[in-house]
Amino acid sequence: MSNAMYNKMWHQTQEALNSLLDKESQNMMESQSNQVFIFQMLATFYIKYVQIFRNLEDVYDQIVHPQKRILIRKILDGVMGRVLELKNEMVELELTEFHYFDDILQDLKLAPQQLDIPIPKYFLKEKLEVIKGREKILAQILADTGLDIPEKKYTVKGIPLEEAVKLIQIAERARQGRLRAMFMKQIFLQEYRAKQAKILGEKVADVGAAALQIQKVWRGFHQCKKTEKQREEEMIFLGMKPPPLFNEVSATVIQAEKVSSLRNEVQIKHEENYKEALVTIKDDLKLIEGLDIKENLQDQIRHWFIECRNLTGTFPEYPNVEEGGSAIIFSNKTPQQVTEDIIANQEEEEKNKKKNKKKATTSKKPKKEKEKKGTKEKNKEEDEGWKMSPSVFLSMMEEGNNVYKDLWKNKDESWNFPQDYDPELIKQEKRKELESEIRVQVDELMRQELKNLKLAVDREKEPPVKAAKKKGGKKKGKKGKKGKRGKKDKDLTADRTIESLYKELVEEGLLIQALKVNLSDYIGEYSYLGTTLRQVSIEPMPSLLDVRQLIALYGILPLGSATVHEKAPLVKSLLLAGPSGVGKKMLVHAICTETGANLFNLSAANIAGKYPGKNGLQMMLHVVIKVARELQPSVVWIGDTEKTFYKKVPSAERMIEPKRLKKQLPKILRLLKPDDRILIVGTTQRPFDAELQSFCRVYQKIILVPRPDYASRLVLWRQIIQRNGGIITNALNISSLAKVTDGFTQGHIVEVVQGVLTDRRIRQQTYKPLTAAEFVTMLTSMSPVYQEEEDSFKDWYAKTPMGKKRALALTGGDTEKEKDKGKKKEKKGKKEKKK
Ligand SMILES: Nc1ncnc2c1ncn2[C@@H]1O[C@H](COP(=O)(O)OP(=O)(O)OP(=O)(O)O)[C@@H](O)[C@H]1O
Repeated sequence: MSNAMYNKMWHQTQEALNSLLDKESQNMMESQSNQVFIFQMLATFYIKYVQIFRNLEDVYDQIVHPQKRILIRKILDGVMGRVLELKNEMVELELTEFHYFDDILQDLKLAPQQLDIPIPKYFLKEKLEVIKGREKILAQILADTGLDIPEKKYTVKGIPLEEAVKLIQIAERARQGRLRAMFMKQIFLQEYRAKQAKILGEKVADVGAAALQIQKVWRGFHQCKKTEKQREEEMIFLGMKPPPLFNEVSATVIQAEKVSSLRNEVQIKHEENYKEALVTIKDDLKLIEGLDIKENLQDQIRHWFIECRNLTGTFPEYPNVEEGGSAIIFSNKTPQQVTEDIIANQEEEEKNKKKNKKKATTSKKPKKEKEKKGTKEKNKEEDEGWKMSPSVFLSMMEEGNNVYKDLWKNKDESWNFPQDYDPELIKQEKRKELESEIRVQVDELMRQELKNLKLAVDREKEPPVKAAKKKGGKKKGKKGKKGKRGKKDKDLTADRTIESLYKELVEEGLLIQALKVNLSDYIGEYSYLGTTLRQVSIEPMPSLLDVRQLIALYGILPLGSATVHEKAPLVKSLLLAGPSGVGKKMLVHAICTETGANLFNLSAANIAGKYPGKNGLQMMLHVVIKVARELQPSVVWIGDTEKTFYKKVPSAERMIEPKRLKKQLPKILRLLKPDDRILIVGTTQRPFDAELQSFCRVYQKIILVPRPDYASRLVLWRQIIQRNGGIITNALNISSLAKVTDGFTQGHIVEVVQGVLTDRRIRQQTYKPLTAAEFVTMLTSMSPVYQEEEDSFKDWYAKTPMGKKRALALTGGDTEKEKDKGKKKEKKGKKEKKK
């Protein structure tokens, strides 16, 4: 697409964002009490923000104007954060991680695909070189240590010469045998035909009857083909089958891809030009306008000296550096206002000092009062109903939106066809920068001038230098703080470089190479009946794509964007629980691939015997967290994490000390700050074996990964067969296959498909199409996930804090609340009557 198209898209998206921000600001004020209404409102906002997010992501990826990109990036981060905030609100309201929007989607005329959370391409693009470099180093270390030997399916074994000769002989004899058999067959057929000719030769050949026979066969065959074709066309016409070139990538799409990669090149070029221009334009401005600015400033300040003296009889005090120098005087204020301000400030400071003293003497009382106030406020909130919690990202988006309206909305860009940087905007920005730089120099000069003036005119002595004292005092304070901090986080490896620690972790097998899988490779289908089922009080099973969305929201977006991680509701740890083969590990690898994160493996089996002892363990965790923090984003994966929290360690596993990490994990979580982009992900097949309390304390978010439902199995079978080289024909009834494989997981499906589709079978497909029976035969030896197992996961989840809360809300909680409300209303009514 063209520059004009992307610009148009941006303007449209900004319009949509603008109206959404207006609605949000209205809603912030109102309080609501109807839960259904609140959820509908939140969900609508969420869906609309996701649409804006999708468009902005596209625009940011393709627009080539460097200054527009800076603004779009800011808004994009804001929108991402807001989406996360709204999700958090919905979770707190509904007490479940999964939400279904099918009814709202219908109202908004959107397809479920439009709810997919996009993964901004800038996550990887901006760090491409760093990631590649790191991958190279990792591969090098693995090669040096011999840890990189890939798992080979078929190991090649050498065989003795005699055996090899025998094998070749067997193959050669078989070939000769086949040839001989073919000759014999031909001879036999020749003889047979000759015999037949002899028998028939006696009869008189009826040419007419023969022609009729041939015609009959040909017409039958011809009509058969024709009917088949007509049936196919009818199916396509009815929409029961896709048209023949439906799955083919069209030439236009290929062309579009080429254009977008070209645009990326232009983007990089414009970015470089812009960075150069920032330096050159500033230098030019300094040369051309620097002197003028300096003289203007000096004149202004001199004028202020004289005005002040004329009005007050004395020369003013020059604002010191910390206050901002002369800049504060000329922020649209008259000199008198400034002096009044200074006097007012001094008075306020004195008042504050007095107040603080009073507070210090009566420090015990306010605590209780505060507590009381707190409870009162809570009660008030409950009475008033639900209100949207304050947002960090709204102001960020509004700021961006205002800049858009002021600068870009009505900007005439007819001169800027290639969409390169706008020098005028840089000049405006740099002029301000230059002015503040020059102002510092001018302030120095003018301070001296004022001193001289005071000496000459008022014959004043030099005032004591306050600033210097203040500075000294502050510095001391800061030093004290730093000292304390230093003591707290002792660096056990201060003498070592990050590179050496990185190498050590790779050699120990704690830092591993993430598999290259994208989140989009996690196949599944949407759940189309979520809301309908909930309306009839049936809790729907989440679909695979719901899980995928949660991974994008909780794992990928915060890890990819530093701003989002810092300000959005923080998720430090994530638990993926589900039966074997539902793709838990795949999701962990996908998080790493999409964000370019390092992957640390702290599974109980992997750390067994490494860094022994208490000190060793501390050292290991210190090194892991240090490297993870320095080379962020990072994912710390704990596979089979229930082992770390075993209620009772099985005797067979006692040797590997599975519970080593148990006490350390909460400590690590406490150490992680919002600016550390580190995510702890645990995966488990048997969460019920773990001690619930400590388990749930460590894992902030718990995601149950379900086995695939019918719709998901249908797409899984189709896509996995195609990915492995299979061709889907009418002979392969995928629907029945999906139906009879209820209970089997993705892992089973992958295994079966890979087992059936050998190289030989793939080659045979042209004359022997695939059938469902082939796959089913292989499945018979595998055991599916039984209903009981699935129920045990559900039961376990109901015992987690979130599950408990939801159960309470669904059964007793709601009715109790309503009763309370009813009572309150009655009381109110009585009071009013009395009045
Ligand atoms: N939604 C999916 N789409 C495509 N492939 C999938 C999907 N889910 C899982 N797979 C594939 O299934 C196989 C098993 O997945 P994985 O090992 O991640 O499961 P797991 O839940 O971690 O299993 P376990 O609990 O036994 O360790 C992998 O080859 C993975 O690529």
